[in-house]
Amino acid sequence: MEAASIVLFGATGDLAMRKLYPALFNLYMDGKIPSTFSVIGLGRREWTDEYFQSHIAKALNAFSRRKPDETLVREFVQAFRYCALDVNNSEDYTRLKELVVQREQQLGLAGNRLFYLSVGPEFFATIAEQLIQSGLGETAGWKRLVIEKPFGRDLASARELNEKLSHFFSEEEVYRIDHYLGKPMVQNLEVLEYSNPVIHALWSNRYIANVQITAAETVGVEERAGYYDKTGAIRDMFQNHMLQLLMMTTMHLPNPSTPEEVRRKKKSVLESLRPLQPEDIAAHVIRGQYQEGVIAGQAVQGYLDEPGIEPYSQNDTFIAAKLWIDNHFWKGIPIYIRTGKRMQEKSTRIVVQFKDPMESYNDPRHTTAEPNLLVIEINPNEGISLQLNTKDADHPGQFVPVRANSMTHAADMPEAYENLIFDALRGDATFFAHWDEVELSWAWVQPILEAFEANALPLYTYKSGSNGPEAAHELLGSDKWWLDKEPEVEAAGEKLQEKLVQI
Ligand SMILES: NC(=O)C1=CN([C@@H]2O[C@H](COP(=O)(O)OP(=O)(O)OC[C@H]3O[C@@H](n4cnc5c(N)ncnc54)[C@H](OP(=O)(O)O)[C@@H]3O)[C@@H](O)[C@H]2O)C=CC1
Ligand SMILES: O=C1O[C@H](COP(=O)(O)O)[C@@H](O)[C@H](O)[C@H]1O
Repeated sequence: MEAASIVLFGATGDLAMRKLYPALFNLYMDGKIPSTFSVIGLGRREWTDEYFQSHIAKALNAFSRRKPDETLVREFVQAFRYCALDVNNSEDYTRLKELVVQREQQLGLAGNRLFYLSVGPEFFATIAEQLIQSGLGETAGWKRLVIEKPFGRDLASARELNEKLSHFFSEEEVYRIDHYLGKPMVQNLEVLEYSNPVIHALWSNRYIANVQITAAETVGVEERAGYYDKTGAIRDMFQNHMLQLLMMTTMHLPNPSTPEEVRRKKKSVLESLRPLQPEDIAAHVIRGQYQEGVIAGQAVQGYLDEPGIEPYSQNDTFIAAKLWIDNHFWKGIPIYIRTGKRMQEKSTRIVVQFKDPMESYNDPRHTTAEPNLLVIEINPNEGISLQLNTKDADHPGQFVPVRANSMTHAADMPEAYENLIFDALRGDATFFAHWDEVELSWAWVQPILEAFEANALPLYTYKSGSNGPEAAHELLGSDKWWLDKEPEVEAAGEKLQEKLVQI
């Protein structure tokens, strides 16, 4: 990998502290970034280099997935310098340029520059423009712009932002982070399909009955009320992470494939996604908002009682949708997607339900088979399991499901940001969100945003600690969401009843 300078906007912020410094440190420990590198951190706060370096050391102690070795940390932070800068002030960019060039000369770097924008999206266009006008974009090496989500808040604003950025950086130079694409198991999906003939052969509507993609969280809105109450689950999770998971699961790639091929195939999935007409939305989309409840034995408050939330907020903290991909591979197969906060457990997973085994096993005595399920666990654990049927030794003529499992604890794997920063430094854009995908995703959700804004859909409530509103289960008709655990309150209630019977 070529040595580079990282110019980090938002270096004093939360994301940098919790994710970016630990990711860089882990890459450093694994020898995945060159031993000579430069990071220049930016923010309005008047920090010294020493203060900045001690801030990073503290962040590593608090948030690194591996216990940091003190000597390595001391070595690592030597690469960091701080420069106070207001994104709107052009003179600050002149000082920044001097520092970048000075560090490049000191360290013998060839002028490759990665500009990482870990700041609010309202600053993206201004920063891109200032980088070019200040001459920071003119360099003997490459230049790349890494930007965080959200990329717009609807189709029109995303297009406007992209138009502005495109004056200063080409599409090949823009790396839009969607951290779900950095998760090891998501990066593994492509390999899983084409390196396993067993899966590859079954990966279509011929054998699959439905695909279910879930991202359930137990956390609530936390300290992000100001952002979340204007964003909701649809913009925060669905338009980006969930549709990316859908594309990654359903695209069919040739082997081997290029980043360009991945991009083309993902785009083609979204182009085949059946658009929702306003009159169809209610039958395909369920929105919900959490009420008080119990999670991990703790009582938690409802969304409307969270600090900073508007008292009559109609914001969605849950969304479930039924989608159809009208292409040769997936026509006729429903894809179910749901995501929500304050749900029963933290689980991001993909479940592929195969067609009814009785269709192929035509013996009327055998009536009890469960469907085959391929389960891909993404977070917090990573793993793959396959549910198969075997003969039930105790009940002649019946089947029992068995699971073949492989599980890894996610803490042992590289974090999403490690993978993504590594790829951005190498110039591999495979696991970044390309403009085509972002635009098509916004285009698909736009009628739903409008229906939400017009209050044209019911807003169902659900208890914290549950699996979402009942309507999200009804959405599936005769299908069901697989692997949901019993809500705690009900489970506790059931136990109580059992006890009473025994007494
Ligand atoms: N935190 C998270 O978990 C996630 C965050 N994101 C995205 O990452 C980005 C950063 O988020 P986060 O770190 O949480 O935000 P914070 O509010 O914690 O940090 C914002 C950063 O922006 C800097 N900043 C604000 N205004 C200016 C300005 N006028 N000039 C220069 N710097 C400025 C602040 O520095 P200072 O105060 O010193 O000026 C600070 O470093 C956002 O786009 C967010 O949506 C995405 C996914 C998850
Ligand atoms: O982007 C976001 O993702 C997190 C969930 O990420 P995960 O890696 O823990 O699954 C979510 O909590 C947050 O609201 C959203 O902005």
